[in-house]
Amino acid sequence: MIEFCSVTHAYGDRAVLSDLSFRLTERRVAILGGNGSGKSTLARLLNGLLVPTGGSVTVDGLDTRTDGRAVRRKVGFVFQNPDVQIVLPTVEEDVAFGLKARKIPKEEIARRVTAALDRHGLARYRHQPAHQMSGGEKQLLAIAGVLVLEPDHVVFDEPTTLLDLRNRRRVIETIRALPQKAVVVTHDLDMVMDFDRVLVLEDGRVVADAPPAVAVPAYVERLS
Ligand SMILES: Nc1ncnc2c1ncn2[C@@H]1O[C@H](COP(=O)(O)OP(=O)(O)OP(=O)(O)O)[C@@H](O)[C@H]1O
Repeated sequence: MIEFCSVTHAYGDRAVLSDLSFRLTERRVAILGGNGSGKSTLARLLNGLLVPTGGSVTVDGLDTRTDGRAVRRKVGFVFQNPDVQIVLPTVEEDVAFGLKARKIPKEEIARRVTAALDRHGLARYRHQPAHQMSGGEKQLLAIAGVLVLEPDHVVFDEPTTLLDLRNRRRVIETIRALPQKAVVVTHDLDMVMDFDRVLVLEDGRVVADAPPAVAVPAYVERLS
């Protein structure tokens, strides 16, 4: 369970999240909100990439301020821009990177990398340079690199923005089938309709917190 307790966040003297308190216990949670409403900031607080300037964030009882490393192992994070996540020259090496860092035996790394590349439709790119892939292919690679580590929770920051229809569907199916809990920041309203819970942010505050059938129309209404 991820818990926000009176969380505020400011960049310098600019407050972007104000007094957020909630517990995320559901399998699929979406974060909606307009540009600049604080969604990415909230997402980064979920796995300790950022620590709150006020209040606390805990993941399965671990405080992101004091147990950041353990939290980052528990919570995988798929960035909006895959270029910040892709670190090694070839696709295969990139997917293997996190597993190597965890000192997993070679044979198991090979097995898990093969399975991840197959699952995400990347097998034919295995030995290719990652930087030559298209934006959408890189997005899939970044997702594969996070999921291969089998984190307990996964945070996705706008996972479908770069994707064509086919790959958007692939990512939606991947998220749907994940055994772990997922929190997804998105502008893709169709994707969230079968989620368990939707939080809507406006100016750094939660203005709706409900199942999608209630929260999505409320969000659309607020936009118009
Ligand atoms: N590192 C930073 N330093 C200063 N201000 C920042 C920083 N990161 C974000 N901000 C500001 O904080 C506010 C919230 O940004 P955030 O990226 O969390 O919003 P968002 O809802 O994810 O937006 P979008 O939908 O456009 O991606 C914005 O006004 C942004 O300019």
